[in-house]
Amino acid sequence: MTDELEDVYKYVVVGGGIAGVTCVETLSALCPDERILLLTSSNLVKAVINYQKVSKTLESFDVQEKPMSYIQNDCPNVQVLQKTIISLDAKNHILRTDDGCKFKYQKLCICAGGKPKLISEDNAYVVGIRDTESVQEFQSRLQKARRIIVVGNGGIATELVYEVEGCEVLWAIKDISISSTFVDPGAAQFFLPHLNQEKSQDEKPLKRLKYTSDKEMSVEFQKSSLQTPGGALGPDWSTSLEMKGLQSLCHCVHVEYQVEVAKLWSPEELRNACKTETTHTDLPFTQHPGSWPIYVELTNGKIYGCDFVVSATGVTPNIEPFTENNKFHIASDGGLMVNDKLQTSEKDIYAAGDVCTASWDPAPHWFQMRLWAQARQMGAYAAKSMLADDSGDEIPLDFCFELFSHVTKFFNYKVILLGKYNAQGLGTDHELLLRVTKGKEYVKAVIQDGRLQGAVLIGDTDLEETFENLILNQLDLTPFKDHLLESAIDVEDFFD
Ligand SMILES: Cc1cc2nc3c(=O)[nH]c(=O)nc-3n(C[C@H](O)[C@H](O)[C@H](O)COP(=O)(O)OP(=O)(O)OC[C@H]3O[C@@H](n4cnc5c(N)ncnc54)[C@H](O)[C@@H]3O)c2cc1C
Ligand SMILES: NC(=O)C1=CN([C@@H]2O[C@H](COP(=O)(O)OP(=O)(O)OC[C@H]3O[C@@H](n4cnc5c(N)ncnc54)[C@H](OP(=O)(O)O)[C@@H]3O)[C@@H](O)[C@H]2O)C=CC1
Repeated sequence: MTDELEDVYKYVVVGGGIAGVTCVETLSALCPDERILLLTSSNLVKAVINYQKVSKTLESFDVQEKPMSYIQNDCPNVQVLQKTIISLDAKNHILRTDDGCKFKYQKLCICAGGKPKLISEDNAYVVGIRDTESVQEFQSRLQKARRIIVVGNGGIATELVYEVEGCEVLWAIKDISISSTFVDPGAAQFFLPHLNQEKSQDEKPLKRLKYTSDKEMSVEFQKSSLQTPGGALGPDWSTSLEMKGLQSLCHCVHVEYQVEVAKLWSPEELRNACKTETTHTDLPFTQHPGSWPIYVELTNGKIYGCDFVVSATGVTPNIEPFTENNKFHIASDGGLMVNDKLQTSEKDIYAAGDVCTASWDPAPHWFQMRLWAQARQMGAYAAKSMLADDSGDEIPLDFCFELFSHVTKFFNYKVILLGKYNAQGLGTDHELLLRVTKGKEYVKAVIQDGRLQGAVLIGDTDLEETFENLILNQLDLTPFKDHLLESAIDVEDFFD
């Protein structure tokens, strides 16, 4: 152990996830002669591969975990060290690590990501999913499971209930429809038939652990990940993994709508309280009364037993190591507040990705969601902003913050979300235009004052570029509105 000051760096970035890696790569490209340090808990870092710009704001890419040497090979002025930060002295610009080292920075960017926000932190039968280690833990528990309960109605829950096979799944959601973080009740209705449907052969890709690229790395990773938090998983994590339970059934999902978890019971507690498990003769579930290690009481009074609970209930930003004795402004969602330069309230400290909360007055069609693309965009923009501050240049807010856009896959459908896709913040005086072809596509346009404010595009609609342009240029659609979604019409013809 040493308490010596290790070294002084011009730029220090904390976190080997997509935000941190993009930040150091951008810094290195823009100032190849400066000393840059990346500190990260995990011994693997996230790399963006197969990057494709789908349109002005939509981007798609794959993510791979790579050894730290990958960055040093590509960016020779970046040093990468596997260290966990335990404290920050913002006044004196010093970071302390768990092995007693100290690092002095001129400018710091915190990209420490987040961790699952669990419904219970101290129950061994409640698991969260974040990194490769947690997903491995989930897989190994699932192999021995007959029934699981998934709580939450966002990205992880939506992907899990579709992928899990050989195990009964009870999906407990707060809302009136499934997948409400991403889609409206109409789109949920479109997805619903796929919940319990057996997948066709082309929906069953080769299942493998995609986040390690070779055998050697995989072993190295398993050792390290048991001790330290890794970066968040990302696109394709669920489709590339075997998620099979103990039973010989395909999909068996039952949704409990408009409920939360009222209480978690152990078998003894349940017995002592003279409560019993809900009998569910109307459900496809098999009965194993009294034989579960955990029981979940829902706010509708029903009690279900299961082998374990997956708490897919969102993300808490990883801010603890940085906040003690410092004066960061913290947002209500627990993130480090950043302005439109990604500066925190502490001098010379920036933040990007899941750890931060965008606290500037956003463009009308942009908002923050904790997603890969935003982590990448923020990492790159934070780097440019750090350099601009040094050179005294003014940089405009990056164009990517003009329009919210997300491309993903749910229930094996391509899903594209643009702008205020769920009419977020639009009040009641907006209208929705819909085009639905059962099993094929779902198109929703959100219109206010005759102008397109957002869209949900499910299936291969080929409308993304046109709709993106219509949101960005706010063209008055009043004359064409009634024909906007007619499938026989090429929307672009209106604007020629
Ligand atoms: C299961 C799952 C599936 C997802 N699927 C998608 C998807 O399909 N599409 C999508 O857009 N987004 C998806 N996301 C969200 C996306 O993965 C995140 O928004 C993104 O990865 C955040 O990147 P980040 O760099 O901010 O944080 P992270 O990836 O969490 O990286 C944080 C880094 O900081 C390090 N760190 C943390 N604390 C310390 C410390 N004290 N000292 C040093 N280092 C530290 C960690 O080791 C890690 O390397 C998914 C997330 C999860 C959990
Ligand atoms: N394909 C994709 O784009 C994917 C993206 N992700 C991202 O990964 C991160 C983690 O995913 P996930 O955990 O699903 O987070 P999300 O933020 O996507 O969803 C969390 C869900 O849990 C609900 N919730 C929160 N607290 C409770 C509670 N106490 N009881 C019941 N429900 C609750 C939320 O409801 P409410 O909003 O009403 O609070 C919301 O429906 C997110 O940033 C997500 O965007 C993950 C997987 C796939």
